[in-house]
Amino acid sequence: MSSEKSEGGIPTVDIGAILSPTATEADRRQVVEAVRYASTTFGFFNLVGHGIPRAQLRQIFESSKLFFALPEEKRRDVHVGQALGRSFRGWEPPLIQQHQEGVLPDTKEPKTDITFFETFIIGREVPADDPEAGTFLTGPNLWPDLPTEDFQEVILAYQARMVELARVVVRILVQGLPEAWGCPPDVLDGLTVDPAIPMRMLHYGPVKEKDPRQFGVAAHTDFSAITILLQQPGTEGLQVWYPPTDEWIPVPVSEDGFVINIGDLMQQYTAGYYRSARHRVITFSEEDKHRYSVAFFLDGNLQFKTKALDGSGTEIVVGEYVYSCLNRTLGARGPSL
Ligand SMILES: O=C(O)CCC(=O)C(=O)O
Ligand SMILES: [Fe+2]
Repeated sequence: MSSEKSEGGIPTVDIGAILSPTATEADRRQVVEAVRYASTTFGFFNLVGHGIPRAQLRQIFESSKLFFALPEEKRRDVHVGQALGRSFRGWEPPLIQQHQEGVLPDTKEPKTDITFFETFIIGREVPADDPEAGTFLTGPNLWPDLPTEDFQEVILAYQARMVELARVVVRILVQGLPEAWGCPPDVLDGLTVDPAIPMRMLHYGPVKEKDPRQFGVAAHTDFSAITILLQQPGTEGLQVWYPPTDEWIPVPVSEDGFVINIGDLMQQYTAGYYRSARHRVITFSEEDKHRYSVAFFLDGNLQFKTKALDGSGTEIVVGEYVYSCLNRTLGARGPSL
C-alpha cells in the first residue's frame, strides 16, 4: 500500500494503516515516514484515509453557509465582543490585520455589501459556571439563532472528530522524531487533554477592485501545535511558502482530505525539526467566487509544558506561548488563536 503521493507538490498521506487494527507494522511505519517527510520538508500535507464520512465534511460547510447568510444583526448577536472574558468566541467581522509591510490590510472598506474574510470562532465548550470560564481561550461558545440540529450539533460533532484526529496526528508526529531523542510515544499526549481548540469557520467573499498587494489572509504561520484545515471542494487560494525553491506552492483541495500543517508550537517542541511554514490565502474578484474553509487549531492543554523534545532549551507552557504569539501579532488578534 502506498501511503504517500507527492507529484512535485504538497504530499498526500493516507493514514488508513494507523487506524486499521489489521495493518502490518511495516504499513504503519510507511505512514509515519510519509508524515515525517512532509512535515520536515513542507510543514504541510494532505491527509486522507481518516475514516470521517464525506457527509460530515459536507455538513460543516452547510452550517457555515447558514451562518454567513444570516442578516448582519443576527451575526452581530454573537459578535466576539459578547464572548465571556478572554474566551475569544463568536463572529469576527472582516478584520484590519497588517502582517507585512507593503501588504494592504486583510480587509479594506468594502465598496458594496459584499465583504470578504469573516469568521465564526468556536472553542472547547466550557460552562459559564466553571471556575476557569472567561480565562484565556476558555469559556462557553456563543450560538447564533439557528436550529440546534443544523448548527450547534453539527459543529460540536465535527469538533469532537477533530480532537480525535489531532490525537492521532500528534502520535504519528512523535513516532517520526529522530530515534536518538528517545521520545516515548505518549510524550505529547498531554497536549490533547482538555485542549484549547479554537476553530475558525472562514468565509472569503470576492474582492472588489483587486489589488495585487491584497490577500484573503496575508502570509503568516499558525501559533498552534497543529492545524487541521478543511477546504471547500472546487475552490482554490491557499498557498505555502517553500524556501528551497523560493516559491509559493498551491495547496490543492482534496475531495475527502484535510490539510494538516505544523504550527509554531510544534516547531518549538521539536527544536525546528518539523517546520511551521508560512502560508497565505489569495482571494478573487469574480462575483461568484466565494470560498469557505474550516481551520481547527490544536493549541493544546494550556497548562501543558515541556522542553523541546531533543532536550534543548527551557520549558514552554502552551498557554503562555500562544498568548505571547497573539501579543506579537498586530491588532492583538492573529489569524489563528
Ligand atoms: O482558509 C484557509 O485556507 C487558511 C486559513 C488560515 O491559514 C488560518 O486561518 O490560519
Ligand atoms: Fe493559517
